[in-house]
Amino acid sequence: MIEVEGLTKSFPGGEKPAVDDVWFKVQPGEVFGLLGPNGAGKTTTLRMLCTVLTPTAGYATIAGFDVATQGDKVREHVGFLSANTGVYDRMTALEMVEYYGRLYGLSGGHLRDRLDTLFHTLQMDSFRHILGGKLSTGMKQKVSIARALIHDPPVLIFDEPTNGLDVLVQRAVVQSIAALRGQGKTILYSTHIMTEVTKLCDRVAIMAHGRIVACGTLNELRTQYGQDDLEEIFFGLVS
Ligand SMILES: Nc1ncnc2c1ncn2[C@@H]1O[C@H](COP(=O)(O)OP(=O)(O)OP(=O)(O)O)[C@@H](O)[C@H]1O
Repeated sequence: MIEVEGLTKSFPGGEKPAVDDVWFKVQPGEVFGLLGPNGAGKTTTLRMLCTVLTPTAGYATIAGFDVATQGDKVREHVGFLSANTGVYDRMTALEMVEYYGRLYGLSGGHLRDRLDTLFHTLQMDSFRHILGGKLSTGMKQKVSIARALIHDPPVLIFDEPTNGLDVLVQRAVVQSIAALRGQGKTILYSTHIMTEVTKLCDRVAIMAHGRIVACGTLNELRTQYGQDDLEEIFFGLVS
């Protein structure tokens, strides 16, 4: 579960907070979408939840652990994936995911089983032994997903994971995330691609200028704003 209460982040010299008093909860088995234009504060919110940034004010927990004071525990329980997560050129796909597994303390048969399961379910077996430098963008993104999942965390945070991917890989990524929801994972998903939101998200929060300006299921938002087209609702709220 993810719980966020009044989370705020100000950067030195910033006129207004980049994230300003944000509240939401995400339950196990739910995909919660964070939707907003460039600069809305999505990445800053996700970085605070992954312990990369320290909040200026407010409180957040991941699987019950406080992001400000229990960083190690939070990192054990969360998998984070961004659009530009790096893949090392000189390691094969398998070596790379295995390396991250070891960093998370996995070893022996347990690590091998996790690798086999992930490579199979993400359809990565055909490029297990190909060096990172020779992988396509889509293959690299699958390696990054496997890397975020290797320690089987209950909470997953995806920051625009399909950026730059062709429609086939984009579809495969969205399907993988839907399958993870089916396994009961708690998933926070930031994007500005509306079709992904309608396909994947159980609830969505629309962010603008650091604040949440609307939050609910897609049907709740449609009813509240008297508009069927989510894109129209989005433009009305953020422009
Ligand atoms: N390290 C930083 N130092 C100063 N300002 C920052 C820093 N990181 C982000 N910001 C500012 O915080 C605001 C929110 O940025 P953020 O990256 O969280 O937005 P976003 O919603 O993720 O946008 P995008 O869709 O472009 O990734 C922006 O005004 C940005 O310039």
